Amino acid sequence: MAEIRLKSLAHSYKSKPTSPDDYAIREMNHVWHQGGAYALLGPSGCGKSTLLNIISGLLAPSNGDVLFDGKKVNDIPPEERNIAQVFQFPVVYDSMTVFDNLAFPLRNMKISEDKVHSRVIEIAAVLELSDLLKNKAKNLTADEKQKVSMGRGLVRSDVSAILFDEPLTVIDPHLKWKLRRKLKQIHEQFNITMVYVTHDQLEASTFADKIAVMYGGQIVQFGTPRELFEKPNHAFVGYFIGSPGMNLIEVKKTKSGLKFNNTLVSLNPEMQVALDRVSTSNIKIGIRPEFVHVWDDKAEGAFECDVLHTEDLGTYKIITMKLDGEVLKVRIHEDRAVPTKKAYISFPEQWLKVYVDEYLVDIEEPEDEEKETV
Ligand SMILES: Nc1ncnc2c1ncn2[C@@H]1O[C@H](COP(=O)(O)OP(=O)(O)OP(=O)(O)O)[C@@H](O)[C@H]1O
Repeated sequence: MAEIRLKSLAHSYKSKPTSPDDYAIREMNHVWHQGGAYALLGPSGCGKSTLLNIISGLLAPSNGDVLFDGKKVNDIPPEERNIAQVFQFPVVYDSMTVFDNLAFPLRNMKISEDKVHSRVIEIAAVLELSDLLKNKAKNLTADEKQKVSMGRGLVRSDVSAILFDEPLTVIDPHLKWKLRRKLKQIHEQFNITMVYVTHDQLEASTFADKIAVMYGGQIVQFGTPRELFEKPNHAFVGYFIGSPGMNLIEVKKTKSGLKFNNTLVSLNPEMQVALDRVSTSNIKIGIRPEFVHVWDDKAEGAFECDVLHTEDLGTYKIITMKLDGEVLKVRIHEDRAVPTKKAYISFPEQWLKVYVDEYLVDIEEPEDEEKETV
């Protein structure tokens, strides 16, 4: 069992990094609590595998510390860290039976054959591999092999955490949901810290209680799927999470609100005051397609848009609109009539977000929530 703490951690693959761009992991502090089901979500190249390999000990970080339950493990080799890692491609010994594959880590630890037997039987049952125990691993399907890979991590009762690096990549789409559900069950049953790396938001939100979104070598937000959706802390989170992602428009600051082209978006006084202190020109407004208000008719204060096209996706529709030169996506319920040619929309204050240098300007009262600081 372990809490995994990353303290001032940074990593560059270059021997003499000179700029922040030379770092695959930019300095970060982060805590994965004992027993949590977490996802590490981000696009290709953002540093997910690098971070996982640092935690498991396959890679030594250039700076900072990795602590398990408060104990620094930087100098402890991977095999002594009690961390199991499941990779994209299953790691199994083809010539061995499923039983022997599952027994391998235990036999390495010189555990008595009686105990090996009972533990393998138990884990095989959890993973629904009991009927395959006598089969040679080479004859298994890709998802069965991946289950054996997971099983090899789970058999060891001393395992503190399991790290999954895109484990469902090679699995047939129709079996993915089954394995994901299995992982969730295993998490509930074994109370092990699990970190699941993926670039797929659906996989992340069905597995994890909390998701760390990574971008450019940094964790830009750590929150529940709902928090990431309703209050993206970074413009990238807005864009990356959601289908389609958040509408983001570059704007300029004025005394009476934020402006793009000839359109003025007014702000509440607190936001206006917060922006008065800002000197950068990198300001964006963001609103999710679900939260754009579509009026039935022309309405006072509403923005007039051209309707470009509509996609009917069954239970909802996505309308593409043009507002003063900016293309916006708007999501409406299937029962709503689709405006033709012209539409009138507004941005409810609660859902209109402002990003300065890509980070959210947060003027809400902070909630009493646990702070993930080191
Ligand atoms: N062994 C290496 N040597 C040099 N650069 C590397 C090495 N491994 C990764 N990188 C670079 O570090 C950055 C982060 O890569 P990493 O593989 O950690 O990202 P990722 O988010 O896991 O991507 P993917 O989802 O494609 O695996 C990328 O710019 C990558 O090119």
